[in-house]
Amino acid sequence: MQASSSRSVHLSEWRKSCFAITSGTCTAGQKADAYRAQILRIQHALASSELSQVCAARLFKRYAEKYSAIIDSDNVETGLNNYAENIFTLARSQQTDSDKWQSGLSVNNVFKMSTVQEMLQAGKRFRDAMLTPADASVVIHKEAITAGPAELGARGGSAESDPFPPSAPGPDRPRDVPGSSPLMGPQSPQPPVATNTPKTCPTSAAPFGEVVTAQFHATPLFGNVKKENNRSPKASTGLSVFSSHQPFPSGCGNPRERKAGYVSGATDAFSTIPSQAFGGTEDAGQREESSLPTFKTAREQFWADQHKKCRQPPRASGPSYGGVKKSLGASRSRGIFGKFVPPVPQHEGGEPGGGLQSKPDSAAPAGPGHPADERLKNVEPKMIELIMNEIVDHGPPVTWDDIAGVEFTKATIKEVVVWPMLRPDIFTGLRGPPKGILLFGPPGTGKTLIGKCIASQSGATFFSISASSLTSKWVGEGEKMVRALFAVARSQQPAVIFIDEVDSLLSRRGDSEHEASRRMKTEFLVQLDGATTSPEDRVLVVGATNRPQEIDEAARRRLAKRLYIPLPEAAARKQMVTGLLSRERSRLSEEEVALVVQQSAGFSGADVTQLCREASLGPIRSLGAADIATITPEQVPPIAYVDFENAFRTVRPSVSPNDLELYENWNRTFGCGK
Ligand SMILES: Nc1ncnc2c1ncn2[C@@H]1O[C@H](COP(=O)(O)OP(=O)(O)OP(=O)(O)O)[C@@H](O)[C@H]1O
Repeated sequence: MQASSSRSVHLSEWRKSCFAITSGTCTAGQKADAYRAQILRIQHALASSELSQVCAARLFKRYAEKYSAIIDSDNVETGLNNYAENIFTLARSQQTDSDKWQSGLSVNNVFKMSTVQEMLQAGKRFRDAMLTPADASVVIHKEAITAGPAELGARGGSAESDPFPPSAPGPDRPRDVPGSSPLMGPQSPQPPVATNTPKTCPTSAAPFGEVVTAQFHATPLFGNVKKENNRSPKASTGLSVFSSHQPFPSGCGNPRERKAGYVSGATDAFSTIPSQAFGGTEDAGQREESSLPTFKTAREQFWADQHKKCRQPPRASGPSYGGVKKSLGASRSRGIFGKFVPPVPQHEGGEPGGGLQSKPDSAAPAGPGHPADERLKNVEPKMIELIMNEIVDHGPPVTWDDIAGVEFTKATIKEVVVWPMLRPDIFTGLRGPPKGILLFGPPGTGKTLIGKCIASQSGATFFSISASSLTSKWVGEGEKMVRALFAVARSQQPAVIFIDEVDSLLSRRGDSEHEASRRMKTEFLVQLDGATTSPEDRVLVVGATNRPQEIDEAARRRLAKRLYIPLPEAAARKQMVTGLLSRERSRLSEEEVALVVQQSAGFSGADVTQLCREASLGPIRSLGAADIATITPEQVPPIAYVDFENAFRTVRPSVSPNDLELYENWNRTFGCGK
């Protein structure tokens, strides 16, 4: 009870210290500074044993996820690409002379910055969205509050092992600054402003006694908790985290020593902390520490994971195009500003399809922070992440049998695209696959389905994007996005880039055309041409359109295989109707199914699906509201022919005969079908 109330008090304090990363009024630099400030605060709290190690690690992770945009920015001014390094540097030092830390910020000055103050203020408005109670807890050692330095020595925070004994003040010894600890000053009503002299290590309290979870009334972080002993860094349990020899080596030694300490010991300061480091601290969360994931930035994780995957044996090239299944097509509903999802699974063997697919052609990485693949080295990590999250489709695999009809098209695609992707060694030279194909025809005839099927059956990563989103969603960034898309696809080959509504990207160029859109189109044609690719690259562009006549001749030429996807014929409609009904209870006779097929002439595949959905609601509509509330699924009456009769009254074909004629004319002129 007491613990939970302490926790919530503490949580609310942390929330107060949140800052408004989403604020439109703050510059990227301000956000980066505020982020650094926040990290300093956690560091200091950890070093002072005011925050448990588990809690701190969680906060770091949470903040890293939340503020990944600034962490992973390449901008040296505002980005925190070296964040992982800096965080460990900070863990060792509150000074600014580290060669790892370029910002010049320290706990001594960061809270004085007006931008930080502004951000902290702004953060109050966002506090509710920041942390869940599970994210924060605080452990304060009773001795931290009551014990003096003498008692500490007697209890095991022994004076001998203290590298900074009170009796031997020196340049490297942290000074006592009673009442003015930047983070713990009891009388600090404002964000703490350090008065420490340079070379001051974070102060701490006794570690080895009974631990109580106490209320945390800091304003904004560590106020109101009276700590009488804040002089011995050794005494802090948290300090031993950073080195087995020195509790705070880099903060109190010279930068070179700190660097050495970093290299040798800081691979993951937080996940490798021995539990003894926490002395008598019995925070339940600390027992979980061994299972804590190593903290890495999204970018580091990305390359580390790439590295692991590249070591996997290449996928066997089976003779059957159906041999390799890949997860495709999960919802792409997450917006750009949706919850951060790392581009790769956080853990080894993480979610399937949750990140970059294992590809035999992925180049070996150069190491964390360096692009694994030369092809990606000029691509912004942000864009890679966006592409992997928004454009790569991780839905269920689609088989050829899932696509009713279009037999000729399916056979052509297998021959021209799928087999060459599976057996690039055989399909070389003249037999090599085209760089792009065009699927055209009325809406709802299965073009997207075919695109997914190609990717599934060739074991390719499926990148699915609508051209209109390229032109609208990434206004001004379209050209860059196209380049990034192809680069990521090449790094993930074999890959299929499916571009829906390709006409809006490749329509004829006109005088009134916007410069950005013209540049994007040119970039697309360059990429499609393979100017930047090698002949061995297995990246196929599948364009889909309902308006093939609007496509630029230059683009038309590059989409060498142009396949007409017509309205489904009777046999295809029958396959669809029986397939859909087989998943429900129905009692249509063969003759009744034939009638449905006959009456649905002129329907697209999507129309047929809609017809069946509508018919399936018939039995439900025949029930009263009371019945719906109580009956079991088995008691729902089966779908009958009468339900289709009713459905035909509301579902009409979506394609007009005039439109059909246009497609057929275009097919006769430019199509590659029979
Ligand atoms: N040939 C088909 N076989 C099976 N289902 C089909 C077929 N054609 C369409 N469908 C159904 O219609 C839905 C829509 O199909 P799809 O999105 O592939 O059409 P599309 O041609 O890409 O449409 P649009 O041009 O409007 O993007 C599919 O999810 C599927 O349920």
